[in-house]
Amino acid sequence: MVLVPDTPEYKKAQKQYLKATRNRPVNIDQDWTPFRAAEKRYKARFPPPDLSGVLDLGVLDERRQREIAESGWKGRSNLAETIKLKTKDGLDAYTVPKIPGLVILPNFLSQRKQRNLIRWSLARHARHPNETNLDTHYILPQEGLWNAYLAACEDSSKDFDVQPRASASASPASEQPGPRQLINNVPASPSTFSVLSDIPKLPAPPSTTLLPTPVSSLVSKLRWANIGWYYHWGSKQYDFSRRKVEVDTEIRNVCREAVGCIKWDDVFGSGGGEPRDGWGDDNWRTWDETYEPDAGIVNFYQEKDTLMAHADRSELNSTSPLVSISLGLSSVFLIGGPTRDTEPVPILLRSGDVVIMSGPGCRRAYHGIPRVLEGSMPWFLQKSEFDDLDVDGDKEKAGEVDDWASYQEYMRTTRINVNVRQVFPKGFDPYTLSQTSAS
Ligand SMILES: O=C(O)CCC(=O)C(=O)O
Ligand SMILES: [Fe+2]
Repeated sequence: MVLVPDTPEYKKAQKQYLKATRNRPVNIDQDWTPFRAAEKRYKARFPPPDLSGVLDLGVLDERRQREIAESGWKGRSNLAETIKLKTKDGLDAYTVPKIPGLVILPNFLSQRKQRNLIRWSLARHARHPNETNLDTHYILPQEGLWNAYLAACEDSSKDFDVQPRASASASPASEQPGPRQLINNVPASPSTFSVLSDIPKLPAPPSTTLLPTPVSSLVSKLRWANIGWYYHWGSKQYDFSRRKVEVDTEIRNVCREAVGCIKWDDVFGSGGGEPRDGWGDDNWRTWDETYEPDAGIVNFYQEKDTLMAHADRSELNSTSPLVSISLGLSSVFLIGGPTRDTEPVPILLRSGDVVIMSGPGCRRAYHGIPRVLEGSMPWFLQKSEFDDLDVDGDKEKAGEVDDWASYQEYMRTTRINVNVRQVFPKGFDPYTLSQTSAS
């Protein structure tokens, strides 16, 4: 919830702020890039950030008035930098001319679909064989951490300690001595593919200082779960020596639906000419046949988590749509240009919004999440809003209501982002390619 002046919460935040900034140099911000300055602005806890410069397309939608009023966070829709389009099904989509290839689909997912995708992210996806941030350090339960947690919620005697991978007495032999190496992330492309594939991708060493931890405490430490091709965080490259996990049809279908409903000529076309610089052979005109998601990540943000400015450039295909789905708490999303020197556009993303990043002007633009907006879980993720439904005879509704209390409690402080990419052109098999080029 937004801090209200003269309340004890406000005064506490003010005190903390004054303490934290007491010794700050006066010109601390003079060397910040425009992207860094924007991150600082929206990240600030005190005073709460002013969202009047944040593009908020949700406010244009009558159906969202309740969730917006209840959350207290609101930007502006009339920042003159958007163009409204219609999708093939007549839904509203928006582009931002400053960032060609960026498409925003506010409220693209129904409330039911959002709940299903939250379930999918936690119960079906964040588990073996998909890697999560916790797998490096813990031996996670076979049924998946979240499913073990649901069992523990129902019967607290089922909560158990998850064992760390390395025991506290193990010698940290695999850890490299000395300072952490800076990773130079070479942008992937067909011409750098072989070199990047050959870089050794050692597994990250498990921490040797962790203690056995109950399932119920570990759930809030979940930060990401891999989709499709395995991403190697140490080298910031995909590890093609590991067979990819097929992208689940549930998420593949949502992404294909989002990309398939856009009239791409309205986004990129300019009088039927040929695509200009930056486009590969594969351009928007063929996406109906060539778009095929094969990698990605599900991000789990807790209220104070941020995602620093970065460009996603590990995919060989630098123009194919990246589909980004927001669920749970709202957030401020910043997206700029090819370096941090471009002033980013701040966009308020709410549960159910979908963003597509595509084309040479957007797919590799710097972006990040400086702020998750606390207290913004929409009403329709509350069990009380749908457990008075007549569930008799409707198995789907009954299933939805059953254990939702645990989802609701988790989502009250969580934003989930499902971020799906296309590494290779459709049908391309890196194994066949390396065999062909080696012979
Ligand atoms: O959380 C988001 O909306 C963006 C996530 C993102 O940029 C990423 O996973 O690369
Ligand atoms: Fe990203």
